[in-house]
Amino acid sequence: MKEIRINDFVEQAVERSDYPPEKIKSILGNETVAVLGYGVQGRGQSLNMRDNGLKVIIGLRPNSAGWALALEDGWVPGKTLFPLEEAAEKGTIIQYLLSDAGQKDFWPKLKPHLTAGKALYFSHGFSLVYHDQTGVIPPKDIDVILVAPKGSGTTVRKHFLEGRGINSSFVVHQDATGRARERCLALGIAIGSGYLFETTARKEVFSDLTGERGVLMGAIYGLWLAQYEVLRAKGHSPSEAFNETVEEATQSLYPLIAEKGMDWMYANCSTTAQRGALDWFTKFRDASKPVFEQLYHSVETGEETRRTLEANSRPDYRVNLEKELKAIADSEMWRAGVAVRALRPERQEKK
Ligand SMILES: NC(=O)c1ccc[n+]([C@@H]2O[C@H](COP(=O)([O-])OP(=O)(O)OC[C@H]3O[C@@H](n4cnc5c(N)ncnc54)[C@H](O)[C@@H]3O)[C@@H](O)[C@H]2O)c1
Ligand SMILES: CC(C)(O)[C@@H](O)C(=O)O
Ligand SMILES: [Mg+2]
Ligand SMILES: [Mg+2]
Repeated sequence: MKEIRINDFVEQAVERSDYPPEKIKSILGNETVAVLGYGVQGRGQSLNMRDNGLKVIIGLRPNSAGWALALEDGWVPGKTLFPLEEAAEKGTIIQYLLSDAGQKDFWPKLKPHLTAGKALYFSHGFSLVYHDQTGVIPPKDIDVILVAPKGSGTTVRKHFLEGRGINSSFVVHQDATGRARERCLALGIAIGSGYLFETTARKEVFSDLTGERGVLMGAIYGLWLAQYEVLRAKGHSPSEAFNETVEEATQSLYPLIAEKGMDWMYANCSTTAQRGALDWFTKFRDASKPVFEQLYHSVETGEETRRTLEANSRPDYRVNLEKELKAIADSEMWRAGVAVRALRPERQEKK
């Protein structure tokens, strides 16, 4: 365990070295981990746990797209792959990794299988915290734990295969057996986390919903689009506008931030760029801060989850999402992206 100390704020980081394979085996060796759902998290977490030697089974709707993918990944019907309720019945730890709307929908069918001593695991505080909207109130005689990777399930798997990790937060929400904490931390490392930091379900879901709607996904696209549109309106070519907005960010400057921070990225740009960025960042901060405040408020009041549940519970939610994603893919900016990425030398050499 290592301390993260920033001014007076001290946090503990649980690392892989705190939970070596023998320790994970002694904690989880007699458990059957039933992963319900095979979206990006279900897939990434279950494959990492299987590779780490845990007894893992998958629960899915038969004949679904997830079922076909699970077969491709080597899960065997009747042995390690079951319909949802059968897997829930067999599991001693149930990793509830259906979509957040799916968790609300399936809850009445899951509840009878949550018998005394089992553990119910989430990767998001959504269902628990907004229980007035989801109806998810676990029985008192089970452990309720949460490990939320701070990244896509796709990178949870990719980094694991590369010997790297994605950091995760963890929550011990309810300890009925006295083993909730060790179950939670052993699972957190077994799914491939880099390190784990402790939070509450409320803090996890508030920060997660803010981050993905904000800087990680929503705000970054809005900001990029605004700059791209201005450059195009001023007569710059799609390729120039895309390079100056996205390609340079992802290929050159963001890796420098990842390596050693914002000041390091700035230090590796011209004094002209440094002067300009240092003069302008406060204007962008001041312009966007009210929007972030509005966003956090919308999360806190339950408006975000209400809209998400309403949209993602419709039978045609997939079709509608795909239409919206296709509109992005078909827009000029991202068609420029396809052309620019295809010209990367390393992609051409692969052809
Ligand atoms: N996507 C990520 O990388 C990520 C990262 C951290 C946490 N999370 C959290 O992990 C959990 C799983 O997220 P995800 O992105 O892997 O899943 P997802 O939202 O893609 O949904 C997973 C699967 O749930 C199934 N499903 C939906 N409705 C269902 C229903 N009514 N009955 C049965 N199955 C149903 C779908 O087939 C879908 O493939 C969520 O709580 C999410 O917030 C996700
Ligand atoms: C990967 C994200 C954005 O961090 C996650 O929160 C999600 O909901 O998919
Ligand atoms: Mg999220
Ligand atoms: Mg997230």
